[in-house]
Amino acid sequence: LLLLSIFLDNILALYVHVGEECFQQHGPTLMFSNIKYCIQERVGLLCKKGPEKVILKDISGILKPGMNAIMGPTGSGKTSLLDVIAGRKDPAGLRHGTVFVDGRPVTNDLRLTSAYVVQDDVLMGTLSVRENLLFSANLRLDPKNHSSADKQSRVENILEELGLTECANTKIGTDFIRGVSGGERKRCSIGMELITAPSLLFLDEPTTGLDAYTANCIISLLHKLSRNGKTVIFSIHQPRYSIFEQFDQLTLMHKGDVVYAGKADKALEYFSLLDGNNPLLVQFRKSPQCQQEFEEVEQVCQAFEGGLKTKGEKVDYVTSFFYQMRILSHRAVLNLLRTPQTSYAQWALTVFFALLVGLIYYQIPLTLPEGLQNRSGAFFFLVINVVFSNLGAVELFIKERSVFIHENANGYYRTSVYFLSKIGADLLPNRIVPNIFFSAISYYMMGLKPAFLSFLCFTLTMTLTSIGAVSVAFMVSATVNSLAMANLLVALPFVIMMVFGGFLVNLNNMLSWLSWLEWINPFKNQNIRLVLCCSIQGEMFLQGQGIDYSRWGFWQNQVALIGISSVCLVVAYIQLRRIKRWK
Ligand SMILES: Nc1ncnc2c1ncn2[C@@H]1O[C@H](COP(=O)(O)OP(=O)(O)OP(=O)(O)O)[C@@H](O)[C@H]1O
Repeated sequence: LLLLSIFLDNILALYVHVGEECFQQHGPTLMFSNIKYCIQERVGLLCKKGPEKVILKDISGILKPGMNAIMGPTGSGKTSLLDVIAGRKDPAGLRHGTVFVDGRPVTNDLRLTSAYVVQDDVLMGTLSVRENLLFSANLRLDPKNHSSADKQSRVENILEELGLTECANTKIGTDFIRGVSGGERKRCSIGMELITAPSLLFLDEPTTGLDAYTANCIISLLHKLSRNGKTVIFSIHQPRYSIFEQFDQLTLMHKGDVVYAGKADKALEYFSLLDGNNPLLVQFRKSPQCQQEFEEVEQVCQAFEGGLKTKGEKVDYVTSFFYQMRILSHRAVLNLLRTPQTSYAQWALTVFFALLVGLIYYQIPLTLPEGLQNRSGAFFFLVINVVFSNLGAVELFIKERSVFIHENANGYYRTSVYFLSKIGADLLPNRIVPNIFFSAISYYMMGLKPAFLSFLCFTLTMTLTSIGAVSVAFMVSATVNSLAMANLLVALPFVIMMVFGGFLVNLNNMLSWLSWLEWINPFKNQNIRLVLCCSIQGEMFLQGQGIDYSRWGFWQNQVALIGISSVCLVVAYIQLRRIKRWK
């Protein structure tokens, strides 16, 4: 009897082993119940609210450990279903429905505890594959539980597991740098998510844009991961048979409905037995497998009835503000050093214009009236230069927008940390230091007041004017997502401010009701013209223009410039926070 029981045990174990296709470890089971998702259509030129479009129609299903493919024709709702169950879709459109993981309802916090690989890889192109993975490890693994060596070894393991060892030190690639191949990029994106060892992995069309061989490699990799304790759920468009063969479960969508859900290898048989006179959906709803699935989902729902709307525990960042600041500043500096083209251009422009203005107004004579006229013209030219040469700052938040949205939505770092690290890495090397050089070259070439204090006043004003202009550009950059739009929005106020800057229109005599503009206008830094006061005529000139050239008059203007910059930077930060993280 004993021998017989051992024999039966072995047979049973073998059966389970073969039946589950060598699962070494089981991932979680995900259920979704009665999901209805709508979008508000906008019509007409004024984008008035139109009718609601239902894109997921009361659908339920079970996604089991292994490879779960969501398929369907274009526009059928594959990506929407994936996004809703992964907690990535705007909850405003969710009319009702619940997602359960291992029988427990989950909220949008699932997005911080699961992994989601987006369709368009969002990686920092200037960093190598290894550096990108380390970035993810540094920000997403709790430093209290994971030492630096631990993070390093996790990165090395992932590199090996994903077959990325050979290209580990190759940069991902940017417009200027030729980087890794498409397949390596995709594997690196998957690796970024595997760092936290999540048991649930969502992927939006992981094979789109890849050749047949690479697509096969990616699916084989996912298959391998699914056998090691991960539930892999992905949307996919027209897979080849060799890819389809590797799916365990298939959910087939059509116009927002599920028309098949079950084992992938039974799908062909199921469809071949269908009655051609009845719609697919009706036949699926009547099928025993659908009934069984509904019952299973219903049981789980009933167990949590009443508690379905409970909010999950708030998931916080695993790293502190200052730690995130260190990691992000390091990346921002690396980025700057590895794409020096923009900085080179900024420096070249600075030196060129400093020399140009210096040569045009070289050692301005003190004779009247040309002395005053030339000085006045020189300051106008200087301010135009300082303001317009910083227009390039509008790309700051636009260029990396998708990377920021992805990383921030996935809980890598706080918005404030990203904002401060970007501003810091841009202001100092690209604005403040070049501006000091610009001021020094132009000031001494023009032969203005020799007193060093006057030069310091001049440099301070020029620098604050530059920061004021850059802050306006940052504010626009955080508000819009297209460079063309940003250029338009930033150039327009600058031109208007230039007109009312006190150089072209004397606001005291004409349009005095607009005199308040001076306090929100980076051009209105008449205090530079304090340097004009090289003689009694200079002071008279300023007096004639209604400019307060006292010490307080000078600081008043500096405070106004600091005010402009602060307000614009605060608005830029608020705008960054308001960027939609939902899909
Ligand atoms: N945020 C949104 N705003 C407007 N329409 C949306 C939005 N999200 C989804 N839709 C619409 O819902 C429908 C389903 O979109 P979804 O992206 O889920 O389809 P899909 O099956 O993944 O298609 P594809 O294979 O082409 O990516 C489409 O008609 C799409 O236009």
